[in-house]
Amino acid sequence: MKQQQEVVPAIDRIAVMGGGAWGTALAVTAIRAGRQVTLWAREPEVVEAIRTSQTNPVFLPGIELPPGIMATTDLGDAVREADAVLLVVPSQHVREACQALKPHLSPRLPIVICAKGIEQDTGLLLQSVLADELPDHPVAVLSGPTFAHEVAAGEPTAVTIASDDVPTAGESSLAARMAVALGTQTFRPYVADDVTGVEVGGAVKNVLALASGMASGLSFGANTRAAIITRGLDEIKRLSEALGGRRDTVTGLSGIGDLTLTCSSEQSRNMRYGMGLAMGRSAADIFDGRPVVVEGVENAVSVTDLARRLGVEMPICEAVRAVVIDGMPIQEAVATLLGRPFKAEPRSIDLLLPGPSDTTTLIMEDRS
Ligand SMILES: NC(=O)c1ccc[n+]([C@@H]2O[C@H](COP(=O)([O-])OP(=O)(O)OC[C@H]3O[C@@H](n4cnc5c(N)ncnc54)[C@H](O)[C@@H]3O)[C@@H](O)[C@H]2O)c1
Ligand SMILES: O=P(O)(O)OC[C@H](O)CO
Repeated sequence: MKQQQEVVPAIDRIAVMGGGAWGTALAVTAIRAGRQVTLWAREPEVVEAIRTSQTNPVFLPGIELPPGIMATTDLGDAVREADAVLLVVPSQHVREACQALKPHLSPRLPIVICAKGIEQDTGLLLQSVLADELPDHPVAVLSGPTFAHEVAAGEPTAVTIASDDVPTAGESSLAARMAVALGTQTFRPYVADDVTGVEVGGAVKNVLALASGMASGLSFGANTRAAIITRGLDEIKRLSEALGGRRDTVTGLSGIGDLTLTCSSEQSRNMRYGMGLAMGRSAADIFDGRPVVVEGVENAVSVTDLARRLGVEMPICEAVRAVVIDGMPIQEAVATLLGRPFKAEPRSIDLLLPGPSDTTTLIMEDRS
């Protein structure tokens, strides 16, 4: 009888750079998919806890990690044998992380960006940060609606993995190979090639989740949330298209999928932060003094700077920036947003709308 051979994907050994909530959840996912996993964390106590008690109480409390995750604070050790690196540090630290990785990488080792954001100082998407710092390495982006706790708990989740390399005869794209390496019965990757569209969705939804949180904190209900999600999606679409992203990517997991998730659940740190601000809580108080990544704050600047430069209108993101960066009272930001002239939907249709002098000024009811 012919013996069945186990098919080992070309990407078998995975290094995860970042021992936060998402890095740990992805390490768990890769182990479940049968990969060998080494996780690098900055914090020795995270490495110690993973090694000794198979937990990460600092960033992923309440989750028992499966056996097999090797953890280290030595980056060289983490990536030496790897077939691919998952880069899971906050977006504003991706450049620094690439610089730290560079001396340890073997030639053309694939890197998967798992952070969501746009670099503030440069306005660059993270794929461009990698092109600057690690130009010879193939890059993919993993994004979509994924709360780390739910992924680590094994709840069914779907993600997008995108890469724009052209598959050669006999070899699939990097995104497809990563999908095979990470996919399980409960973690289902969809493969894409619009890296820009996928990245823009992930970055902008962080800012829009702050808006949704603020609306909740003001006790606005489902109508307001639906308006933020729908009009926010239009902002994602406009920025994405201006950067060369594909129109239909916004309807996928990295667009409407992640936007809906993050704008609808208090599991989102961005949403919780926006809620807290609207309820008059201080930034330090919202997360009980813990250092928590709220990508939407820095991305409110990077997204709107980029949009202004490209001439793309993003009124909700601008309103969020006015609040979290310029200190505008939230009620005033809401009134400004709602006081704009009425618009057509979709924008491409030519409707005869009243001119600015006919526009009714909307008075916000004071709910403070
Ligand atoms: N938590 C989630 O549910 C989730 C899901 C999808 C994507 N993401 C994205 O993943 C990224 C990381 O988020 P997280 O949830 O893991 O954050 P986290 O707060 O749980 O952990 C952040 C991690 O980054 C590390 N870090 C911070 N600054 C660093 C630096 N300069 N160099 C190296 N490491 C550094 C910290 O030590 C920590 O391990 C963010 O871009 C986030 O948007 C998070
Ligand atoms: O907690 P947030 O707001 O950073 O969102 C986490 C993930 O990006 C959701 O997909």
